[in-house]
Amino acid sequence: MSEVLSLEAVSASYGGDPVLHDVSVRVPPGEMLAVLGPSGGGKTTLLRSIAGLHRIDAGTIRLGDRALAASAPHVHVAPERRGIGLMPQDNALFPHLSVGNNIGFGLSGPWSVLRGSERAARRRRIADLLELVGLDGLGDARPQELSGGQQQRVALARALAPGPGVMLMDEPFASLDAGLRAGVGADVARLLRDQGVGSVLVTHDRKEALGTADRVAVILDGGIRQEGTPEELYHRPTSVAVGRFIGEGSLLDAHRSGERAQTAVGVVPVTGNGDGAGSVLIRPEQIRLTVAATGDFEVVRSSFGGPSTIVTVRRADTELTVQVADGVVFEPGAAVDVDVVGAVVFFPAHLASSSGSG
Ligand SMILES: Nc1ncnc2c1ncn2[C@@H]1O[C@H](COP(=O)(O)OP(=O)(O)OP(=O)(O)O)[C@@H](O)[C@H]1O
Repeated sequence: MSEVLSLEAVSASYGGDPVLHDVSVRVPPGEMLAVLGPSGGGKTTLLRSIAGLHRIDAGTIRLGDRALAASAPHVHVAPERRGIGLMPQDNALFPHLSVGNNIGFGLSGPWSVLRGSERAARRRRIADLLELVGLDGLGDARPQELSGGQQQRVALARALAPGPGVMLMDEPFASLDAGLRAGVGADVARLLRDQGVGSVLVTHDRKEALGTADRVAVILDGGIRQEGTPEELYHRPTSVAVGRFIGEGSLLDAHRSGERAQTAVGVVPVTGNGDGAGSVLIRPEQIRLTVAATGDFEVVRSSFGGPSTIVTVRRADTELTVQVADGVVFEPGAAVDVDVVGAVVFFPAHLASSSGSG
């Protein structure tokens, strides 16, 4: 049965070197939280701490009302008693076992000691899980006979077999090629949601985090800098570090007064907190270019990207990254006018440092 996973003020270290600081997150049943951060940010340590493979220094980890780990009074429930499923990066399937036996591995101990009725129940459960992940009829195949995406579904079925309260996934789609990744990720997310199992997806791939999860927590230097829906993080980052990690953008000095700010591209409408000196982050799709002989920006380069093209324009030391629709051509050297469409995010000076963005 799925329960709420909650972490309160969790800190962890390796040999005295702090790695996680004061991490608090909450994952309700059926919800997927992506933990997004650069390499070395502490994502794997966070998952290992939840799974019980790493002892925390401070804070509390709970599943429902049961403490799995706590610093005071000291609690450390063994990994196998936590009721947590783990889908590792490399799927870690046993090549010498059939798909069915891989799935059944976590169910009920060695096959040889099971009685007839237990064997029948186990067979049924494996068949149900195979159907659940869309692999019915493939129970006798060997893992290596399946595609990468199918193998990940077997790994998911195996992790779901004991009925975990929550699922942890460590870059589970990293080994799949890009074309497959989004589809398998969406399937896994839907399946976990339908089963009411909460999950934590660790990834450094922002597209995967924004496209797959219900909520995203950005972890930089071992701390959660911001948590929210993908839309909130993209459109309303609370620091430059998060804004830049979540998506492309041009950062310009700005001076805000009320709902507007003066910038190198003129006066623009702004959202966010603070007033006075700071900066604005303009997303590539918030800029419109118009070819005009009198335009004061110059096209530096144009990079075709399928459905859209990324164009870089410059005027003196102001450089902007702009997304334009496919089919619209901006030749390097062309003079263009720049317009900002919609409100852009403003950061007051003390939040404008981009340190920690990886
Ligand atoms: N077993 C260990 N012993 C000592 N230091 C470690 C150990 N594992 C990780 N670290 C350090 O802890 C920090 C966080 O590592 P962690 O693996 O949690 O980050 P990550 O965000 O998962 O990175 P990646 O995406 O590269 O896996 C890094 O500085 C790393 O060097």
